[in-house]
Amino acid sequence: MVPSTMTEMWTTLGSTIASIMFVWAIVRQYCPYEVRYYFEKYTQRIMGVFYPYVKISIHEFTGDHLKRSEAYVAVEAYLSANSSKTAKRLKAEMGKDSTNLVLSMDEYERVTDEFRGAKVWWVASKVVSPTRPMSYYPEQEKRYYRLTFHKRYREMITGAYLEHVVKEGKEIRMRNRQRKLYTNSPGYKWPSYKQTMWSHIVFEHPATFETMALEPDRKQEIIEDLVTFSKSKEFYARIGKAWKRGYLLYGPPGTGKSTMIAAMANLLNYDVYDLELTAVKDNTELRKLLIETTSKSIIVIEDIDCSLDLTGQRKKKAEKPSEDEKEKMDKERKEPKEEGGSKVTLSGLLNFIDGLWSACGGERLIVFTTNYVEKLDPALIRRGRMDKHIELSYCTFEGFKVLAKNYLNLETHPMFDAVHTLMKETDITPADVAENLMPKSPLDNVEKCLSSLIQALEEAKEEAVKRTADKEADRKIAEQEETTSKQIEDPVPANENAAQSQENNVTEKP
Ligand SMILES: Nc1ncnc2c1ncn2[C@@H]1O[C@H](COP(=O)(O)OP(=O)(O)OP(=O)(O)O)[C@@H](O)[C@H]1O
Ligand SMILES: [Mg+2]
Repeated sequence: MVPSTMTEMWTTLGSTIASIMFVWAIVRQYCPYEVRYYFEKYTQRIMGVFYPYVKISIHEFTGDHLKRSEAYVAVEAYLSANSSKTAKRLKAEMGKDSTNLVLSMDEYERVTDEFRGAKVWWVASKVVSPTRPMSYYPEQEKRYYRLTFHKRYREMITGAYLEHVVKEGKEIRMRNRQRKLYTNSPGYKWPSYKQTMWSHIVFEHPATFETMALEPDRKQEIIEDLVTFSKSKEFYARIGKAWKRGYLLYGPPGTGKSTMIAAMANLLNYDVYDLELTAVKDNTELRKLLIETTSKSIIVIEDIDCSLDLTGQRKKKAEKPSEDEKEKMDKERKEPKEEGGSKVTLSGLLNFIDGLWSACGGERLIVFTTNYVEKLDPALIRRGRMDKHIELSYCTFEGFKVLAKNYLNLETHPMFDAVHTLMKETDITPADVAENLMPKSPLDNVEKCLSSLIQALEEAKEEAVKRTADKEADRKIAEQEETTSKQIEDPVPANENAAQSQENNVTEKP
């Protein structure tokens, strides 16, 4: 009997409340503001006593109405990823790269989520603020998400659950965001109102480590190094080091240094800042550029040896300037150089890498590339600044196999043996291999491309043989020239000298 009495009681209460609300909805339109205010205030208080659920609203815009609230944006991403499987009414919008539709829950749709055994409900909603009479502005829609949960889970939901939602939401946004390639344009004077010194385009380089011609174990080592770095936030915080890592990529032209940077960015889902040092006016501007970089990014300085005369500037400073240099310095002080030409110094760059760098939180990689590692100042590339030195060199047979798979979709072929033998005998860059494997017309088949590569390898081999022969000939000529010049200086051979002195000894005898 009790349950049925209870049920009846709840039903009666429910219908009474519903009736009151219905009557109220009609009456409220004609009520003065004060009556409405007090009625709603006290009914909500009474409801609060009996109602066991807690509600949290997350509004799209914060107080200033200018910027979307970070919490809202994170919740939106979290719910888009989690609700598309359960929600019944979804809205579809074009993704950022205009290639796919992104689904998210529609307005007034309700989805359920579960966290550590607790059930919560999310509703996407909005309030429409009415237009004021004579106002030019249209109706304003204020969107918000409302989270509802039982009050017994209050602590867990307001703490761990919301933290989990925001963290996952941010990660989803990071994954789905359109990555950018930033550059600092040379010779452009930035107006003071301009917000940033970097200009950007969408970063869409297709390179991956999978498509890179590199021995598998080296590739694996680099990937592991990068992934470990990206997951080491706590570790870096614990050891008191800024969460950054420097890579120096060096090797001959066309060995994949730039390609590897793109593969790194794609692996870690980072933005790329391509820093053109020669376009940076001075150390101050360099610092400003650094401060404007965002977390999860790779800052790249290509061909660091050519960027500026950074080699040995520190050494020069220590030395006493000569009279000529003093004069030049005085002149420069009196008549400062006109615009153009960068005044970034080696010490400015070193500060860029480690000094200020540590003040900028967040994960960042810095990558230098060079064709001539021996030209660089050791201070610039010492461990701690450039933590990992990676040499990219001529193509190996393993590397060739990756390129053959990429370009010709070929894992093995009888012609591979010839390539293998020739590759052991001569050097060829992956860029040259790639160029030869690329079909030049629709009629080019696998054999044509492989023969083209074999021919290129044979030519390279011949050239190398010729170069060695030329060098040997040059060496012999130099040797001969040295002997001749000695003979000119000292026309009498040594043994003849000895014989002469013996003869003299004999004649001098009494
Ligand atoms: N290791 C590699 N794996 C795959 N492709 C490569 C590799 N190296 C070079 N390539 C190909 O050669 C082209 C040139 O390579 P990349 O620009 O990366 O060379 P680089 O080492 O940066 O040369 P440079 O020193 O002249 O800047 C790339 O577009 C790519 O297609
Ligand atoms: Mg390059």
